[in-house]
Amino acid sequence: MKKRIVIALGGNALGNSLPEQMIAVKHTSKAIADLIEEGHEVVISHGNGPQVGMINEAMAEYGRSNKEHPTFTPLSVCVAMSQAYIGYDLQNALKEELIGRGIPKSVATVITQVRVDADDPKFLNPSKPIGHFMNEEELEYAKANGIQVMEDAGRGYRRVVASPMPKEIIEINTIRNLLESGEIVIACGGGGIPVTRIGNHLKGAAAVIDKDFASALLAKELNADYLIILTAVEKVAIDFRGPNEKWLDSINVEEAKQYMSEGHFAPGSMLPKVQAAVEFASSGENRTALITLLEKAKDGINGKTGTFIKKA
Ligand SMILES: Nc1ncnc2c1ncn2[C@@H]1O[C@H](COP(=O)(O)OP(=O)(O)O)[C@@H](O)[C@H]1O
Ligand SMILES: NC(=O)OP(=O)(O)O
Repeated sequence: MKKRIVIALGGNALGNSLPEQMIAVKHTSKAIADLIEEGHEVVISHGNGPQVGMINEAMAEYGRSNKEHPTFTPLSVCVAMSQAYIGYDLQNALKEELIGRGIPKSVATVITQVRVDADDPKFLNPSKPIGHFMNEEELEYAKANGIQVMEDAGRGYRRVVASPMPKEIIEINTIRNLLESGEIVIACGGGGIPVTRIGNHLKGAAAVIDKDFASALLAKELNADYLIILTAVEKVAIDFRGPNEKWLDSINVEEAKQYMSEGHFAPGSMLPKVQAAVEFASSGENRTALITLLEKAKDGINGKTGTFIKKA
């Protein structure tokens, strides 16, 4: 039966560099096309951590290179650039995959702004890793120059920026209209361009919103049946990599909350996914979140694998 699905793509769907992304999006497009081929309505969102870090570094270098008129590129503009860059690759790869399968559908990327609260306490405590993992020299430089860094889920050090919670998707009507006229939409890329509202003006904020939280809001606003978070593991585990590791097939919101309070999910990696899944699943009847491996999207939606999070 036809379902409305919001797909959140993780880092493995895009790679870490321009050449990696060109290859990754082809692979990713196959997984998405599998769902479209089954007749589902699909909206795609994606992360941007490596890409927005790369763009931010490049723009900082550009700013420094003009000695007379040094320019500063706000982080919100870097997020906008990352949406366009990733959307461009992804929409072309997906379109090509659909043509190859004889599916005459258009794919469009919507440059999406997401409103955040200017007084969100998360502005005071940067927690979102962006850019590449630093080597020792880069780490020393960052520490000596007041650049905030953090250990990213046991994988090494990265720069961190503020990551306020998404409150409102500014272009939601456009996204809904495109979806309802049969288009495949890429939206809320990199969590959306963070903005605060000052009267009629939307002001860019120095932050990167978590794409899992933005995707949960998008799925709620679109009244989706499924939020599918595609990442690098097939299922969510409790006691992950521990002696009593147990892979979860299906949990309800209460169980998920219990596991979160027991610290089973790493902050910055699996925790925001489970939080986003809980947020969506608890927001209405018949709203199901699924966390699984990119390549298993089709098996997941058909109930064969992944971790399902349901209200009850
Ligand atoms: N309890 C857990 N169960 C499964 N994976 C976990 C768990 N805790 C941490 N992880 C790790 O989280 C990773 C997914 O987070 P991350 O790589 O940040 O996501 P993204 O796909 O959005 O880039 C998994 O590949 C896995 O290594
Ligand atoms: N914006 C965001 O959540 O990006 P990542 O998924 O790459 O961390």
